[in-house]
Amino acid sequence: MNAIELSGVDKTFGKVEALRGLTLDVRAGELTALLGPNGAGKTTAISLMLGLAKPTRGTVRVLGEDPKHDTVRAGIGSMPQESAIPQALTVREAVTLFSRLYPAPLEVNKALELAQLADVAGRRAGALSGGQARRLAFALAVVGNPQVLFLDEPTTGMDASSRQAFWAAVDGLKAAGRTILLTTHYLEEAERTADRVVVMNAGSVLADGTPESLRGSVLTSRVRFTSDLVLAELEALPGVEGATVDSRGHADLRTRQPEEVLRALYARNIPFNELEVSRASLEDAFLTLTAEPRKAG
Ligand SMILES: Nc1ncnc2c1ncn2[C@@H]1O[C@H](COP(=O)(O)OP(=O)(O)OP(=O)(O)O)[C@@H](O)[C@H]1O
Repeated sequence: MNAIELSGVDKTFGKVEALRGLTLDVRAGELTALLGPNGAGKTTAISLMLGLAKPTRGTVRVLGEDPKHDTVRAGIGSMPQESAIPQALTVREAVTLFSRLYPAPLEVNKALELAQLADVAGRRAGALSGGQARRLAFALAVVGNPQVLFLDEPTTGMDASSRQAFWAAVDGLKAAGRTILLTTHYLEEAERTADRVVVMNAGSVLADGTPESLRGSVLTSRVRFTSDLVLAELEALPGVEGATVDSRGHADLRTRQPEEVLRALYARNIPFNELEVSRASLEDAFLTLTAEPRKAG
């Protein structure tokens, strides 16, 4: 069953085409990560799913209904990039206020605990640190005990330990069968937590699959070594699709044919050391995908 369905969605702002024919199904109970460079249309897509804006063309369904429908609103929780939390309320007051908007909310203490806010429950929202404010936004998203949870760049501003506890809480929600749609620029987080990754570029879907299949579909490897080769020489090696080199000669190459690259180094008697060949990470796959020119049409 799909919790979210977008079909042939366009969204234009004046002359800007933020979404172009976006078609996307999010299956219930899955954690889907939406990735894409700045301006790809991720936040616009989420605002349509939340019923905050209407598509210019196409249809958006959440839990089988128009997202503006009251029953849908009761079933979704959202952690926006920037939340307008009343600054004069305490953390507990803000969470309590939000819990009253939902028919079957979590206990306020439970939401505070999930978001690691029990220690600062009495503090005013306006006095929170950046990371604490993100955690309050998370508490407000989960307190309604929603079926579908939208997390827009949730961990931005959180320190390493907050981030770890945050992902543990998200894992718990996933285990409880919640549908989670996440946008992030931290690709290693998507790789670790997502069942499925959807890469967007220029308003539509560029690639869609498990983290493993996505990595596999671009089949990139990284080849790193130290040598005297300059950037132009590295880029001219057979099979190299991207290269960087620093002032100490540390080269970092992206390629689908690591063997070809090594063969060329040996054949040309190019001295190198500190060789390292690794499988593509999701980040490499993502860079390869979004660097390819968009097909016309
Ligand atoms: N209200 C608006 N008015 C005009 N243009 C907009 C509006 N909202 C979004 N856009 C434009 O639509 C495009 C998609 O923006 P969107 O915020 O959805 O991208 P994003 O993938 O979320 O980017 P980021 O990673 O930077 O958050 C951009 O070109 C943006 O400038």
